[in-house]
Amino acid sequence: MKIAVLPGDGIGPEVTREALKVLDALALPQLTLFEGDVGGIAYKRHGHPLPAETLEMARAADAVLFGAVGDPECDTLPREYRPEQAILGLRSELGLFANLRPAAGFPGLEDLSPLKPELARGIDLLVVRELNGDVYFGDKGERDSAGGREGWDDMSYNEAEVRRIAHSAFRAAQKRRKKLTSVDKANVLETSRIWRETVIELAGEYPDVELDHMYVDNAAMQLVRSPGQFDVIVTGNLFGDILSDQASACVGSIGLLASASLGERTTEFGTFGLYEPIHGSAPDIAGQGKANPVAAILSLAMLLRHSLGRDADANRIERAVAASLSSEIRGADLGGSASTQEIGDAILRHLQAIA
Ligand SMILES: NC(=O)C1=CN([C@@H]2O[C@H](COP(=O)(O)OP(=O)(O)OC[C@H]3O[C@@H](n4cnc5c(N)ncnc54)[C@H](O)[C@@H]3O)[C@@H](O)[C@H]2O)C=CC1
Ligand SMILES: CC(C)CC(=O)C(=O)O
Ligand SMILES: [Mg+2]
Repeated sequence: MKIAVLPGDGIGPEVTREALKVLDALALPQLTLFEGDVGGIAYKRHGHPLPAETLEMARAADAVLFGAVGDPECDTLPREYRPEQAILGLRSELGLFANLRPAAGFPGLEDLSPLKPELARGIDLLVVRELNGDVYFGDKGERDSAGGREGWDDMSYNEAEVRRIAHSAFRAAQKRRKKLTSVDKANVLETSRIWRETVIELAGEYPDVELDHMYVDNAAMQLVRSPGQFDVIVTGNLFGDILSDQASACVGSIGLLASASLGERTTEFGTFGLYEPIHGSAPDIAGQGKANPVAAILSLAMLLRHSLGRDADANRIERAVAASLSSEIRGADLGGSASTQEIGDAILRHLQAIA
């Protein structure tokens, strides 16, 4: 079993270190780790945010454990050299079109959500975000206009792109509470009209799944008003990016939500994938031991489940995280004072206590 570890920038290495401690404690047989540079650190060391050797390392692995990219010192570089292009490049080069972002309330954290505790307790949803298309990957540029410099970005989805992500979402819903909400802006966007019509065409293949549609502005509102109504949400790259950060705040902190990015490639043990927290490199807290490593540790659990076929280990990690959170060892993002390392150590102790 080969895992490519790409810690990246800012808090990426800090939270990845804690995930690797957990992985080490599992003492998996025949596991080889490879570590590569990605993002701002890769630009500074190799002149490119996604060096060819990093991409090759990711391709050759069964799974990729990713931290985060983003470095304020690189913000003024031409776009192709900016750290964020590395994660976009990995997602598209590796064909990872389905980004699964589960958000569920943790017992004991209800009072830390900005929502009423009874609403926070009811959150158990999965955002299925399309990851290879939309406005992030369209042509873009700058041109002159009567109003001065004008930036433009093409937004598009074709039927094939919508069909493959919708299949992933319908199948995910079949394994959960069988309810799928497709989120778009079909009242004003052509992209969304094709999206909605394509999702509706596919619904006939999944008669056991209840499908509804919601405009993204309403979805953002419903997510804080009554999040318990959602089971699986399927949406495009941009809307999914935003709604999943919002869902994380409803649960308690962006430091809690993990993600799996999957495509069609299978490995000897499962589906090839890239696993990362939903948060970024958090330059405002980097280097201070304040980052919550839970999202990175839960991303490792998703990696074990989806790419390495190790469900029991994944369940064990998830139970250890839940136990640690309810034991009140929490970081600053959850009103506590535990450091990144102390949170990782607490999770390790719980892991060792779980058979
Ligand atoms: N997949 C990736 O690598 C992503 C990269 N980014 C990049 O990260 C950089 C920072 O972006 P932001 O918009 O500030 O988003 P961010 O997610 O890095 O941070 C947003 C806020 O949440 C806090 N936060 C994030 N993760 C946390 C954790 N684990 N524990 C405690 N608090 C945490 C941060 O301190 C900050 O106040 C940018 O360069 C951005 O482009 C942003 C999102 C995803
Ligand atoms: C570079 C961004 C598209 C990353 C991001 O915000 C995300 O994937 O959540
Ligand atoms: Mg994001």
